[in-house]
Amino acid sequence: MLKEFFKRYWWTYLLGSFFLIIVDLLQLIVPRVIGNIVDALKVGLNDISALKLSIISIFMIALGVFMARFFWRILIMGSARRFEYYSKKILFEKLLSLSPSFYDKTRVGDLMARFTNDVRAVRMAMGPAIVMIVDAIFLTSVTIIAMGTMVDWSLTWIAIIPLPFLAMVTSFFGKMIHNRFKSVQESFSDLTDTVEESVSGVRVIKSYGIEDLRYETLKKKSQDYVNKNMRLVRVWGMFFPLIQLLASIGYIIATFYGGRKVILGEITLGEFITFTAYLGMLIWPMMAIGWVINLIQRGRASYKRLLDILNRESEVISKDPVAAKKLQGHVIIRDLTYRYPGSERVVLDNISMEIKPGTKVAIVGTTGSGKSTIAKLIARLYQVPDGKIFIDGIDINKLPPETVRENISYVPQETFLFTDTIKGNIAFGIEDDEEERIVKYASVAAIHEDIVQFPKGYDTLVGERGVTLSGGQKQRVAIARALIKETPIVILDDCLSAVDTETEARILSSLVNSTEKKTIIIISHRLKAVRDANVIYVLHDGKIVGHGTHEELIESNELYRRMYERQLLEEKLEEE
Ligand SMILES: Nc1ncnc2c1ncn2[C@@H]1O[C@H](COP(=O)(O)OP(=O)(O)OP(=O)(O)O)[C@@H](O)[C@H]1O
Repeated sequence: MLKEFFKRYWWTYLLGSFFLIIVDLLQLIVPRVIGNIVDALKVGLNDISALKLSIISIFMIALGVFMARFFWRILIMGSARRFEYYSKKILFEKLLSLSPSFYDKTRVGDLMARFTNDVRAVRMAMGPAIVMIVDAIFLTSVTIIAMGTMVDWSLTWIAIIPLPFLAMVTSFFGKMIHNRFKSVQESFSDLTDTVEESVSGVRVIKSYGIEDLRYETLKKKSQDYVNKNMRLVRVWGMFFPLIQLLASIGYIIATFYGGRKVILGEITLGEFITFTAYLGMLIWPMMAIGWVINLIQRGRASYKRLLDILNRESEVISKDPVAAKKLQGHVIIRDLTYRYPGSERVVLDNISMEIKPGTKVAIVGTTGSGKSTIAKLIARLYQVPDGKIFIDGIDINKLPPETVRENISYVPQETFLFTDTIKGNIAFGIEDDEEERIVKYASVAAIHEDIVQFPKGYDTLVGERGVTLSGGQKQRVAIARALIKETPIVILDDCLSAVDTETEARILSSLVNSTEKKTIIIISHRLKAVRDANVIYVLHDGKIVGHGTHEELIESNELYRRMYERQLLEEKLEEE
């Protein structure tokens, strides 16, 4: 990633460093001009125009410094910001390309930390650290040379003795400040998490009457945040006075030996003043050496963490992909035994099924029996071994991702809507947002009537800043979003659980009747809603324990009959 970036933007660093060096050189002139004025005044300067000339030259230098500073900042810091954008972009592209198994194993918080803290650490190493390196190397050497050649070498060597200690102290404190700052940040996010959780879970807190307990937790976390901040304030409090102390030792030495040399007539007063000004100019590059060590170390560690994500490969790969095409929707699963990546547990045990194009197939069974896993594998969210799942006779491993996306609509168990209008959420999977098509599929998903009841209709905002949809409404919006893609295969993974049985059955029958023949795979806990499916597969503990029509299964399958009777009984009890 860095290589490609530098290949494109190396010139900004080169030009930026050039301006930085100009600033450093121009800054060196001012103490010299002042020193000359002092010497001239001392010997009785009576020409005011010479003084004016010196003042004009100082002003011109300041103007030059102003411009050169502006340019290096834009060039170097600007490139570091550009890197931030570039790295976040490719990181995000990578995240979109990775398969669900990656997300099964990665915490969202960890990814967010890489997006924020790690990218920032690398940016710091590519912006401020570069400036510090240039300053540390160039400003230090030219200032020391200027001190030695323009004033006196022996005085220079003595006066700079305390300066390396400045770099050591800065490096030491820099590390300490970083560690303490990190723990302040952790404490802060812990505190905000608690506040956020308490606010969003306020109803649960109140219903359990645990307000006092929550208050105590919050008080403890606030106190911890204050304590950690105090630890940070203490190091900052020590750091700058210590730097000043070390710097003033340099001044004491310079004043003692320099003053002596002025008295003995070895250097002039003006040279002495120039010398002390140069000494002051060395403090910053010395501190820069200390900081830069930490910045580079942190940048390197963070860069490794970014590469760790960028070097991941999606676990779902298409070998010798066939050309993308429109599928009919004939799904065959042959002797499929499946374990999730990194897990030893057999989730599907020797499964075989055939789903003919244009039919409605239901998968039912006990919880955790592997129903959703079958849906996810057909939708190619996880990699399966070769020769196990075929669509239209093509091994699913040969189907390119775009063919899968264009031919399969998968509605997962958990509904997720974006902070957008209802219209935007439904039209999400398609390029255009034709009003008519949106209304058509909202009607199929039995959500149109609900939407027109809202004051802003389809333009109603969903999410925190908009209306709160009920669980069932959210599910139906998600179904409309999947249907609008008009794919030959639709997989509904128990995505109607928050809708009543009648509405579920209505949605399913309007889906069957709505458009051209689709292959519909539906996973449901409610057997009544899928009674009319062409084939129903019954799963238990990863195995298919029966299949057939509803009537056939009632006759022949013990598990299915028991599940169905229990549901009828529950329904009856609810009615009473
Ligand atoms: N990403 C995953 N990694 C590892 N194991 C998983 C993963 N997802 C599901 N499982 C395991 O696979 C088994 C089958 O899960 P699956 O979600 O397919 O069941 P299900 O029949 O759909 O259940 P339910 O009806 O409760 O939704 C479960 O034991 C579950 O713990």
